[in-house]
Amino acid sequence: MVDVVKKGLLIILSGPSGVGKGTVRQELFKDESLNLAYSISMTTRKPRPAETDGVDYFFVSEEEFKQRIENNELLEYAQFVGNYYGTPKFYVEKLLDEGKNVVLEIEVQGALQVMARCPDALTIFLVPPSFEELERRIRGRRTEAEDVVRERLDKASKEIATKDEYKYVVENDDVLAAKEHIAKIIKENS
Ligand SMILES: Nc1nc2c(ncn2[C@@H]2O[C@H](COP(=O)(O)OP(=O)(O)O)[C@@H](O)[C@H]2O)c(=O)[nH]1
Ligand SMILES: Nc1ncnc2c1ncn2[C@@H]1O[C@H](COP(=O)(O)OP(=O)(O)O)[C@@H](O)[C@H]1O
Repeated sequence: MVDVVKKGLLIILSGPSGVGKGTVRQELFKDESLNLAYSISMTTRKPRPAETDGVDYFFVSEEEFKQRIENNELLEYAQFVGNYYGTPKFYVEKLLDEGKNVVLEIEVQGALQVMARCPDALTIFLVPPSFEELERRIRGRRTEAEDVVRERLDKASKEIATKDEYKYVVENDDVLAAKEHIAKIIKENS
């Protein structure tokens, strides 16, 4: 008998900068029953002190990024507050074929591109309990200069306005509650 592996789910996790996508994702990945794999994005942003190339992102020059676009190697890409971000296609396809549920943690413009190409994708938008709390979180992280924080907050209101394009909207008030909510959604759709 031939072993046919059921293709995994493509999961898009979006939400404004600082809402807690990375934090909630780390909790989700502790739950092995969810069978998750993370799609490592490519970016022209400079690495933060705690970030590692090939783990958090593939950090590349603008020239290299444009070459990847040219070669049609990206599933989607977008510019976000002065930098390029994109999803390498090859690993996503390979992981889905292996039956993994693949998580793309991406911003709204890229998410809309994936929704158009993959209508079956499970799309989740994380919202903060309030805009004031979002501001507290993004500033509290201390990873961006003040002008970049302002640009990201300005972008955040526009991004939150698109939340109804997503199949699910989840509030990240408490990290573990948000993790549980998303885990339930993934299980219902697996
Ligand atoms: N379109 C797209 N957006 C991405 C990708 N990777 C990350 N992003 C998004 O780009 C935005 C900025 O990311 P980053 O500079 O790491 O800031 P952070 O998400 O606030 O830690 C966030 O909304 C990310 O989810 C990608 O491959 N494609
Ligand atoms: N539910 C929460 N309550 C309080 N602080 C949170 C919560 N979720 C995340 N944070 C904090 O907010 C900041 C931004 O979270 P992060 O995961 O980096 O966001 P994102 O990946 O969406 O940019 C971090 O300092 C993180 O510890």
